[in-house]
Amino acid sequence: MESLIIIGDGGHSKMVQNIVRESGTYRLTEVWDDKYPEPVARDGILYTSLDEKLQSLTQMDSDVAFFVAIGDNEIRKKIARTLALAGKKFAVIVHPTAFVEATVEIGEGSLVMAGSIVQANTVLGKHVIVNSGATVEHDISVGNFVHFAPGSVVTGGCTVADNVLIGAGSVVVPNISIGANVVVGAGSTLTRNLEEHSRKKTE
Ligand SMILES: CC(=O)SCCNC(=O)CCNC(=O)[C@H](O)C(C)(C)COP(=O)(O)OP(=O)(O)OC[C@H]1O[C@@H](n2cnc3c(N)ncnc32)[C@H](O)[C@@H]1OP(=O)(O)O
Repeated sequence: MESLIIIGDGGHSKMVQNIVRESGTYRLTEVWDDKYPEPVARDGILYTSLDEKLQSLTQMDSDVAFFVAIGDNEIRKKIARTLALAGKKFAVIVHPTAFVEATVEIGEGSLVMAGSIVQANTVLGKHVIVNSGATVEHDISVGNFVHFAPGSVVTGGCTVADNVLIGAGSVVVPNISIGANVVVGAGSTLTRNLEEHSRKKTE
């Protein structure tokens, strides 16, 4: 079984670590987070400093896969870029209870969490999060570093550019185009296209 190193040990990472344990697709060997200035071993996993490890990436075994388990799109992007520049490869993690239709393409470093649905002909970019119970419908084009928060629903034919956060419980009607770096507030209903860098809140 392939070894896996997870970056980040906050709340989001706990969910990811559980999925890795439940699905048995990777052997989790290390977790890197700056809350561990000194290395600690627990249950056969080494918890150690992110900062120190990032400085010695080139000396590492190239066979190991990485997963950046950080919910914030910008921080996830920054760390994923550092790892990619050092030639590291990324795992794709899918919870056993998620439904991912056979034609869906999932980019490296992406995560599909418990009870979520990704439908036909949808393409997820790199380091995307489809969080618990989110629905990403058919024929949707999704950029890199996008986060579909828990319970959000993006309906068919939409386009979602890079670094977008679709807030928890929000709904996007069909064929909407969402520009890069947009934040759709929790509980919003989006019925019009959104330009990049804009925010949408419930009225
Ligand atoms: C597993 C997980 O936990 S994943 C987490 C996923 N995260 C989310 O879904 C959160 C998405 N983010 C939001 O909804 C945020 O509240 C944002 C981005 C829309 C707004 O953030 P900010 O601009 O910082 O707004 P701020 O918190 O300062 O609030 C400003 C005003 O907007 C209101 N507001 C904030 N968010 C919303 C919202 N989603 N809908 C309606 N009103 C809102 C606030 O109540 C406040 O109103 P007031 O001025 O009358 O007091």
